[in-house]
Amino acid sequence: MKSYQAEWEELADIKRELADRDWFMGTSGNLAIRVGSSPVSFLVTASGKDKRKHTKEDFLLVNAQGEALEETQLRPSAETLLHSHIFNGSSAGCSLHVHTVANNVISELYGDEGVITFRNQELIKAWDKWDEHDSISIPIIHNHAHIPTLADSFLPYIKEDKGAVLIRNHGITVWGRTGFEAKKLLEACEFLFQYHLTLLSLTTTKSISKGGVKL
Ligand SMILES: CSC[C@@H](O)[C@@H](O)C(=O)COP(=O)(O)O
Ligand SMILES: [Zn+2]
Repeated sequence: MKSYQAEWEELADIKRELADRDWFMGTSGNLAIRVGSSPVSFLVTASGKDKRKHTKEDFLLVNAQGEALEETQLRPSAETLLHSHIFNGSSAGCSLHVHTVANNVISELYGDEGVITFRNQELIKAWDKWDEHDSISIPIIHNHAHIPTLADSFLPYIKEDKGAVLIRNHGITVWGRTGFEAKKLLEACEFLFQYHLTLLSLTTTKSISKGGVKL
């Protein structure tokens, strides 16, 4: 079996950085990095752990179906199937899932539309969108509790080696060709969400003030 020390260290570094941002509230979140392509194998976070803690049991190696490839007491993330779909359906090298207040509020605000679109924002260049009139759209899917059903509704959005999907009132899953790209896109998404929510709340405050209402 191929050694996966380098992939382990890369994912551990990403996990530390996301933990520093406090993006693993209440044991939420899961991360995965590709180890092999034919056949597909990847490291995924163990289920139910506090991902802010860093241990030798943080990740386990799984196959294309998300089944452990080595003898272990650890369970793969409950949401491993989404990572499996990404690695089976694209050439992505890394897939990251986090729950933040901003991504949950955005997913609820735009959940009925099923999409949020950003334009006139410098950070959409993280998606290689360089034209002034470019935009990026992030789909929002229903949070099916049954993971195979959730994975089925996630699958149609794996169109490229990089992408992002919001799961309504749950979180976001972002993937990229490398760990660097996946983290860049995740950070760009969270920046855009926080910007949008801040602007909305200030615009509302401004229009209420203009209407003469004292806050
Ligand atoms: C209690 S956190 C919510 C979990 O159900 C899930 O959405 C999650 O992100 C973490 O699950 P995990 O099985 O640890 O990978
Ligand atoms: Zn989750």
